[in-house]
Amino acid sequence: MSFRVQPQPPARPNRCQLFGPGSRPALFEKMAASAADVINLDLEDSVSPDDKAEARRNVIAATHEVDWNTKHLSVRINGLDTPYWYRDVVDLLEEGSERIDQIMIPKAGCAGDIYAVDALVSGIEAAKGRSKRIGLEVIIETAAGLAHVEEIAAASPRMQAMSLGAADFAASMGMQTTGIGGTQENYYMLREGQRYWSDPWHWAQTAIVAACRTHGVLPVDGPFGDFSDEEGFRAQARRSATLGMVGKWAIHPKQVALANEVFTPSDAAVAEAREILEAMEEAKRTGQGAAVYKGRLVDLASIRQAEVVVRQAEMIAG
Ligand SMILES: CC(=O)SCCNC(=O)CCNC(=O)[C@H](O)C(C)(C)COP(=O)(O)OP(=O)(O)OC[C@H]1O[C@@H](n2cnc3c(N)ncnc32)[C@H](O)[C@@H]1OP(=O)(O)O
Ligand SMILES: O=CC(=O)O
Ligand SMILES: [Mg+2]
Repeated sequence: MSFRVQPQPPARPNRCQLFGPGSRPALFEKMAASAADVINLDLEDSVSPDDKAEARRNVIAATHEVDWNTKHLSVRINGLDTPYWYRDVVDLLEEGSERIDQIMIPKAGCAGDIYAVDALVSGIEAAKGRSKRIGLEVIIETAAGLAHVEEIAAASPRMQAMSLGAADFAASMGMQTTGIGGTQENYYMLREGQRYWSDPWHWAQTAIVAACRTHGVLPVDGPFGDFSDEEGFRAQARRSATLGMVGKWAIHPKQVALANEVFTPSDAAVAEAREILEAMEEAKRTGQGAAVYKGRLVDLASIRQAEVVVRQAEMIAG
């Protein structure tokens, strides 16, 4: 380990973030009743320009009227290049209830974007005497966002989570696709006439995970647009989980159970992690740093790996 110890991210489950347009208040109670850990009420891209003001009012009302129970409640504001974002923040925090946990900043491009929202949030919190400190989460979904991913992760002590937004990311990068996440037909290698598909999101995901893990922020995989393709969602989510992400968005209620399934360590994985910890305890008792578990090497690093699984399972179990 470096002299600088890696900070832990917020200790709360973030397996699924369920989105719903602020302009469809009829969905709010259904979102609250879902099994998602995080709710994202959207003021941005699922709300048409004509509906922005009404969506903002709907969301503010919902912070007072809907029982969000234990959900982590987040509101996605509009981008900092729009005329809407400052009023989203001001009205939300001046008129919204203390139930709001977090603000999501879309299309974050540099640390200054987070600084600007942080400054506005800090001013309103102080002026209004709000008692709950608002957290921030961002979407990395532009070329600039990815180029500056580490400074964004480090931009504010309010930072809680960072998601990859595959749709806008593809647009910003000029990628030839209209798919939102998942396998891309033309992204393949050819060997002896056989096609082998690779993952065009992989490098962006690993950059996000590394930035997040360096600065104690939760790395999250964003939307998977084809909500009829359950196996496609699972495949994408499993890759993200393997890379170190802690959860994924749901843009339809069908996807909530899938995300929870993938991002909850299985009983078998937890049992194996505990056995590795026991094997290493035994090794330590006999003065060994390395041991054999089921015919394979385990050593002190295996303790840290196993602890990731056990910690995640215990946190989810509450
Ligand atoms: C690229 C990005 O930025 S992604 C993030 C922004 N996008 C969003 O927030 C979009 C979120 N999703 C949606 O708006 C909707 O799910 C849509 C438009 C995709 C589909 O909506 P519908 O056509 O109403 O879906 P569908 O008919 O399959 O809904 C089935 C049931 O789930 C409900 N439902 C639909 N979406 C949601 C949701 N997001 N949350 C909770 N419940 C929902 C419907 O009300 C319906 O309920 P019912 O059985 O009681 O009637
Ligand atoms: O906001 C999300 C995206 O994929 O774009
Ligand atoms: Mg987007």
